[in-house]
Amino acid sequence: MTYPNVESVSSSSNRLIIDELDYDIPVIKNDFDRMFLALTNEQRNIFLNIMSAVKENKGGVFFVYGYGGTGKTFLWKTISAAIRSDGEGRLGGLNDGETIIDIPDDILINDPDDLIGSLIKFVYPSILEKYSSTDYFQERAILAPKNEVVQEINDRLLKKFPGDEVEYLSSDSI
Ligand SMILES: Nc1ncnc2c1ncn2[C@@H]1O[C@H](COP(=O)(O)OP(=O)(O)OP(=O)(O)O)[C@@H](O)[C@H]1O
Repeated sequence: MTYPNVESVSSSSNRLIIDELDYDIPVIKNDFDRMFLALTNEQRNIFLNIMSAVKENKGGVFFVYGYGGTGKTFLWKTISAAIRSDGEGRLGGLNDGETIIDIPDDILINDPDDLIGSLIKFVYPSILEKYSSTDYFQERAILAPKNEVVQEINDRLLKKFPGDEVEYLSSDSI
């Protein structure tokens, strides 16, 4: 799903968006308390599962299904009220377009001068010992957004192999 353009949302004069963001937290908190107490055991279990993914910032895709009138919308309204009454503005509030994301050290490239070299070293360690192992190459890959980057990675990786480079041509039909 595409993300909305943050600027157009935050500076929006769109009444629907303004109404949507202008909710009364105490009222929603009351709605939440009432709905939460009314949840059936099944609804409550689903609610707790989804909310733990939200609170722990894990995210996820949940497919809630059931016959008509079994309470899916009610569950959704309870989840929505829980998030909106949370009060920390983590969801549903305006976004200034900036956020801080912690990237774990073990997947962070620390050498800003040679990004591709560092990436190759990280993904293909000890290549001189492993270059004849098919498993080694089946288990790893570097994804690149542009063909020219693919080309550069290929060239640099191939230079690491011992021996001369040989080009094999193939043909679909003769
Ligand atoms: N735990 C509950 N306590 C009280 N009322 C409930 C509860 N769950 C659902 N309801 C009520 O039951 C009715 C049907 O529920 P709801 O609209 O959520 O079902 P639905 O599964 O979304 O239905 P449909 O698939 O037809 O859209 C609604 O009036 C809703 O308020």
